[in-house]
Amino acid sequence: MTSNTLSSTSSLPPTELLPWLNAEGSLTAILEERAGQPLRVKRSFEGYRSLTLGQKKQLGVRGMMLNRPMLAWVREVQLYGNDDMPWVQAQSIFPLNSLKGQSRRLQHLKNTPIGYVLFKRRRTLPNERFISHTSDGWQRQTRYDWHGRKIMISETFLPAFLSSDL
Ligand SMILES: C=C(O[C@@H]1C=C(C(=O)O)C=C[C@H]1O)C(=O)O
Repeated sequence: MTSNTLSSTSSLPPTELLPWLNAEGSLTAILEERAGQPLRVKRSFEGYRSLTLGQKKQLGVRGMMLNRPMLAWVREVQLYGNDDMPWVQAQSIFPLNSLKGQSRRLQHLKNTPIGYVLFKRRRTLPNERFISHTSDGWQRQTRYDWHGRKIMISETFLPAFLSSDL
């Protein structure tokens, strides 16, 4: 169901973060459980963007398609638990072919967490996960297979999350 890859970093994630980096299913659900209240979503960007070569590769694009421009719907948010500093910085990439039919509502979520839609009917989804350390914090990048389409969701755990009592 899931294969986790840890980037070749010399440092390992803090032990208390491992269950969060490796959690299956909706991150929204377990963040809300930890916060004891609904997650607050603050959008910093939402719209169409042309994917970089790296993003296309992460989505599993291969061959000639890699050299062609590829448009996707991108959403960038900060997720707040129960204090005034954001806990998670997230970017979600939906290639246009994943936004057909019912999935089009993913472009009109406003401040509803994606997890409410993605995991509405299924507790977990097939996925492949990459964990790495970035300048903003430890990040998990998950390529979900959702109704046979690939979507990419990156979540970075920010310092305020680490200083909350995990
Ligand atoms: C993908 C999920 O949704 C969460 C909510 C997001 C949003 O609303 O933009 C983005 C990333 C996730 O942390 C989830 O709950 O696992």
